[in-house]
Amino acid sequence: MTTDTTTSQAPARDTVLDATGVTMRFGGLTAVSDVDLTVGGGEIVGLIGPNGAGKTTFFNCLTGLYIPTEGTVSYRGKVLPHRSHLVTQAGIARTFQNIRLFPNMTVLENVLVGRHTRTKEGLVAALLRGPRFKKAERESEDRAMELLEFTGLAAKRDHIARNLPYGEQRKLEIARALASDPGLLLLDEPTAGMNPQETRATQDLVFAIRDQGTAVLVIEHDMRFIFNLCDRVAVLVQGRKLVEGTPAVVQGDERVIAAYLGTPFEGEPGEEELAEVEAAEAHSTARTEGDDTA
Ligand SMILES: Nc1ncnc2c1ncn2[C@@H]1O[C@H](COP(=O)(O)OP(=O)(O)OP(=O)(O)O)[C@@H](O)[C@H]1O
Repeated sequence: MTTDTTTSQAPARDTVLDATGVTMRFGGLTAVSDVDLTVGGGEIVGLIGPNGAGKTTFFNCLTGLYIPTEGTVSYRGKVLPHRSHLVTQAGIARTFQNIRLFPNMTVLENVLVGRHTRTKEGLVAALLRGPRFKKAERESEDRAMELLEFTGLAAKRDHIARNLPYGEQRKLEIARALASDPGLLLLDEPTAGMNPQETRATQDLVFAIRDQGTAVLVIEHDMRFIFNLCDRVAVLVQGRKLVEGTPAVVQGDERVIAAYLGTPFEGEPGEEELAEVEAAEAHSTARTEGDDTA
């Protein structure tokens, strides 16, 4: 059983993801232990915890990369098969902690690869390149371009992926994942290695993805990002779910502070800091005015 569910919220009525009792053992090591998690339509849910807590392993159980030792994972009420391409087809897409683009393909080609689960044209049609195939190809390209516009990469459509700056490679991974038209997007450390502006842009992009109707489950170590972004946050520690709740509940939970957050999260500046800034500004204005009159 999970250690605490008192702070968790009731599952949303239109549950997109429902993971129940997910356990993953590697030999003698239990990486994930009896974890329940739901994601509702229109929700952004965060998954946080110390290094080695089992977050990525849990993602791998959700996406069919691993067959959980125990437990089930359902998407929109249907138990998912343990095959990653079937999970993608069902409606779950993901990005990886380490960027996994096709480095020598163009930006557009990378997105088109992500589109193939949604195209019905078979090998024969592709070889014959008949009108039906060409129409499907055009539609795929239109959709890929829409996604490049959406992620701000349209101007780079013909650039080779490996030549993009790091932040744009991460965006491209998201565009490629969105190409399968997922109902749920899983993001594994989307802001790792980003500067503050790139992190802010990623936050806006995730909100926009949610606003377009895709629910999001995100692993991240950047707590400011997580607490600004998420409707709900679950904390994994040593493979178990320790706490789940709103950002405010999780930030204030003594056990989370002890096991992971350490000192309380510093979000917006406090009253004292604001007063200091105002005093400094007043001081510098007074000096400037003094200079002007001198
Ligand atoms: N394929 C595997 N075989 C054996 N052990 C594994 C495997 N994958 C993960 N583990 C172990 O499972 C535990 C959980 O690892 P996992 O990568 O899921 O943690 P995490 O919370 O994602 O960590 P981080 O924040 O550092 O990415 C670790 O002890 C890890 O060494």
